[in-house]
Amino acid sequence: MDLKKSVRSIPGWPMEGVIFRDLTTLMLDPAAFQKSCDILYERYKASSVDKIVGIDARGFVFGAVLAYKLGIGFVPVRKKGKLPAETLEESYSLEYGSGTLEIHRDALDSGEQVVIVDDLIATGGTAGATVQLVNKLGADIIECAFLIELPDLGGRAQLRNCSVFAIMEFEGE
Ligand SMILES: O=P(O)(O)OC[C@H]1O[C@H](OP(=O)(O)OP(=O)(O)O)[C@H](O)[C@@H]1O
Ligand SMILES: Nc1ncnc2[nH]cnc12
Repeated sequence: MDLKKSVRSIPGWPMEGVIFRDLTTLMLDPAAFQKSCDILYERYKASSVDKIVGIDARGFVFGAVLAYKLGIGFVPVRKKGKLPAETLEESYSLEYGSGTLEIHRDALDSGEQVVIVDDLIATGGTAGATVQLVNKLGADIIECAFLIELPDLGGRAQLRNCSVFAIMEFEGE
């Protein structure tokens, strides 16, 4: 199955110059959705992962499925102002904007092994901020995992000390 065919591309959204890679079409296709989740599960099932860290909002979909399949806990990294208990925060910029992410201070213990999951890496700003938050809590990052990487935007450079895995790549076609 060619998973790339189940991703919808929308030029000029949310702004001129961006080709938006829309995964809602992949999620609507049960075979493609299962296949994506299975690829992630197969990759980490033999690793000693303690927790999955998922990034707001689309990283929650795939990260939560992976945590369920691995039988481990899920930690949401959320856009500022959504987490109710004490948090750490980190600001970032992305392909079409900027923001601040937060994590609960008690979500990870020092030395825990985590996999960070998001749907897509573009400039790497969002994932880079998440890596900073996880590092501040003293947890170790096994890998950052994405469904899609946009290599033209160089996001891996923001994650220099982390292993990066992406199921699919989209160049500026
Ligand atoms: O590599 P970057 O340039 O940082 O871009 C990648 C981020 O952009 C999208 O999220 P968005 O902020 O649009 O939020 P959403 O998941 O809530 O739609 C995507 O889900 C990643 O989190
Ligand atoms: N081109 C893109 N498509 C979907 N999500 C994104 N997040 C940042 N850039 C994106």
